[in-house]
Amino acid sequence: MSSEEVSSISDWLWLNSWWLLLPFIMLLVVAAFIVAFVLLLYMISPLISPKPLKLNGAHVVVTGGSSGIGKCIAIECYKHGAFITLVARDESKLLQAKKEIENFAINDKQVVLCISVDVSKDYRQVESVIKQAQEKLGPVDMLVNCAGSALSAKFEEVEVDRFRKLMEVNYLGSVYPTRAVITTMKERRMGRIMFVSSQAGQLGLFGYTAYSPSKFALRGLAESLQMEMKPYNIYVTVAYPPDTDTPGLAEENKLKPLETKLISETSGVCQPDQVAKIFVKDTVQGNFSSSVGPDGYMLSALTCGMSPVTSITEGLQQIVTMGLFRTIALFYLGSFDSIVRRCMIQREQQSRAAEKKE
Ligand SMILES: NC(=O)C1=CN([C@@H]2O[C@H](COP(=O)(O)OP(=O)(O)OC[C@H]3O[C@@H](n4cnc5c(N)ncnc54)[C@H](OP(=O)(O)O)[C@@H]3O)[C@@H](O)[C@H]2O)C=CC1
Ligand SMILES: CCCCCCCCCCCCCCCC(=O)[C@@H](N)CO
Repeated sequence: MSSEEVSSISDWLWLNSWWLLLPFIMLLVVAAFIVAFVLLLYMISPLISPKPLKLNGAHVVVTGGSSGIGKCIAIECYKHGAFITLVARDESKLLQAKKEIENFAINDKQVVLCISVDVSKDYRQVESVIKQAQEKLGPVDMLVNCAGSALSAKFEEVEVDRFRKLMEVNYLGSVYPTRAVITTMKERRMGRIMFVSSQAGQLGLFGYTAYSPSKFALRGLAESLQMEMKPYNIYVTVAYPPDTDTPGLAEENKLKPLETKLISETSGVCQPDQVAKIFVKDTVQGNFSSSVGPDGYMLSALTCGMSPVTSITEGLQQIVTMGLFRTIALFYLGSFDSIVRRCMIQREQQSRAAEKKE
């Protein structure tokens, strides 16, 4: 047999017996499908939406519920038939808010309970008042951590004490009530926890060196807590309000530097009842983040990082918009920098003019 003949026989075999490989090819295809399916399950599993919480008859605790955004959140829940516990320090403000909220009753069984306590000081005290509230109105279905305070001033003008105080009220004041309700929620395998952060908890701005960190901290707490609580069917929401027309904002505005005023104008001022409506809806649905308006939407998509997602559309929107929103953000940052520079030049000119007069 010549070598030419051998090669033509092997060619013939290769051309006509490729089907011998068919089982292997099929095995490979099946394996690829299994891998793809498992990957898909992994991608989809965090995207499964939770079942919405029924507010009718639910017990909702609102810290900071005697004023501003907290009061509007309490009203919104009450309008849906919830039982409310308001937590704040000042008793007369609490009673005033209770009266106001009771105007929105939808049945004659609904109750508004008031509790006076400082949420940021002594954990034992917070734990005991939550226990009292649970004895009266049943286990807490939804906790809204809204007690807080703001401060806007230049870094070197903030009293050193205020850095700790803001961390205490805005951060620890949210940890303590959460810690006090979580065991019962885990046992019941249900619950919602809202943390009221701020747009200033998504980006750092001129004037918020003491305030922003205390609001950023809530995001870290919320992400960690959500991962622990998801198997217990407890959902955590971080709300990011823009400037909102409340007594708290009026107080903050008294000291606000011009730079902060001009930068914040980008986002405008919202009404507390509208903000509250959005936050309650997102918390009931179990969405991880809740934002207001187009700026709020862009900021949340841009700063989503490793935060959990609760729907396929939310995940897809983040993937598609990330680059575009970063581009827009660079323009915003440029305009903020120029506001800060112009204010500095203006100040220097003013002080020089004042010196000349003297
Ligand atoms: N308004 C705004 O522009 C924005 C507000 N936010 C955040 O929203 C939340 C509510 O703000 P807003 O409605 O403006 O605030 P308000 O000042 O109007 O209300 C604050 C509420 O928190 C209570 N509170 C404050 N400190 C404590 C404490 N140590 N223990 C218990 N209760 C306390 C107050 O009652 P009392 O003083 O009687 O204790 C009051 O009920 C805050 O966390 C704020 O940082 C975020 C972004 C924008
Ligand atoms: C794509 C990128 C979009 C970027 C948009 C940026 C908008 C910045 C506006 C920030 C406003 C800060 C509000 C803080 C309110 C607050 O927490 C205090 N008022 C509390 O009292």
